[in-house]
Amino acid sequence: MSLSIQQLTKYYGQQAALNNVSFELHAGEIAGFLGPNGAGKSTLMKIVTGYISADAGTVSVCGEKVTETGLETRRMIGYLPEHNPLYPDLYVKEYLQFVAGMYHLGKQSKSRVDEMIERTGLTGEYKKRIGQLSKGYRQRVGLAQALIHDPKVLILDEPTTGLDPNQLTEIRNLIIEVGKEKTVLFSTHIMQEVKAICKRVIIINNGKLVADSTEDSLLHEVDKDRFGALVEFAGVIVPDRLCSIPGVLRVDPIGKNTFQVTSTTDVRSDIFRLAVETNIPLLTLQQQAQSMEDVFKKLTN
Ligand SMILES: Nc1ncnc2c1ncn2[C@@H]1O[C@H](COP(=O)(O)OP(=O)(O)OP(=O)(O)O)[C@@H](O)[C@H]1O
Repeated sequence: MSLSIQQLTKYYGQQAALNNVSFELHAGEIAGFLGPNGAGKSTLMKIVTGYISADAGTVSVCGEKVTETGLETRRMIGYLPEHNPLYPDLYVKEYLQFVAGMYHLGKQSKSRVDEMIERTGLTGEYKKRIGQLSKGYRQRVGLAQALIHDPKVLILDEPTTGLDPNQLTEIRNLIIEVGKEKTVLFSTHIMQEVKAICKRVIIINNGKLVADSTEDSLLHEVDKDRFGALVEFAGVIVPDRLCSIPGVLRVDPIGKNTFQVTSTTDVRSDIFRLAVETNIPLLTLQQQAQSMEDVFKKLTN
C-alpha cells in the first residue's frame, strides 16, 4: 500500500476539520480529492505531508508512518501546496537547484533539475526570476519542485488552478504520466478534471468521508432510482400533463416547450404516448445521465 490514511481526525479549536477519515491508495493510482470549500482537503494534505499533525489517526507511506519529524518518510512524498510558496527573487533554475540540494540529490542534481525543467514545460522560462513568471508557469515550478526528488507519493492541492486551457491539458497529461508509476492524490474543484485524469474519486464533506469509489460507480450508485429526461415538444403542452405521468417527481421548464423531467422510473415511453394522445410531435426525448456535478451536489449539499 503506497498511502494509507487511517481514522484521521483534526480539530481547530472546537471545529472538527477532519473526522475519522480513512482510505488507502496503491501505486499507479490517481485519486481526485473533492469537497466543498472548507471541507478539510488541504488539512488532510498538510497532515499527509507532515506539515501539521493530526489529533488522532495515522498516515503511512509505503508502510512507514508519517510524522512531523520523520524526514525519511517525507522524502517519499512530493507536495504542491494550495498557495504554492516560492521565492520570487530566485531564478527558476536556481530555485530548483536549491530544492535538489535540500533533498541531498548530490551528483544527480543537475540532471534532475534539467529533466524537471523539460518535463514541466519550463524550457522557455527557466532563465527568468520566479517573480516574473505568469501564474501558470509558477504552478509548473511548484510541480517541478514536488517531483524533483522522484517521490513515490505525490500530493497536489489544486494543481491546475489559474491555468489557461492549453496549460490545463499539458499539466493534466503530466499528472497522468506521473500517475502511471506513482500514487497521486490531487484536490480540485473542476469536475471535468476528475473525468480527464482519474478513475478513483474521494469526496469529503464537513471533514467526513462521503464517497470513495470509481467515477463510474458513483454515477450509478448515487440516486440510482432517479431518472432524468430532456423533452422537447413541437407545440405548447401543459406541464401538468407531464406531471400526471406516474413516477414523475418534477418537471422543470428549461426553454420553449422544453422540459427537464425527473422521475423514479424510466418514463420515456409514457411521454411518447402523451405526445401521440395530444397530437403534439416530439422533437427531443433524451435520457440524461447523471453528471459528476450532480453527484457532488447530492453528496455535499
Ligand atoms: N489554521 C487553521 N486554524 C483554524 N481553522 C482552520 C485552519 N486551517 C483550516 N481551518 C478550517 O478548517 C476547515 C477546513 O479547511 P481546509 O483548508 O482544510 O478546507 P479545504 O477543503 O481545503 O477548502 P478549500 O476548497 O476552500 O481550499 C475550514 O473551516 C477552515 O476554516
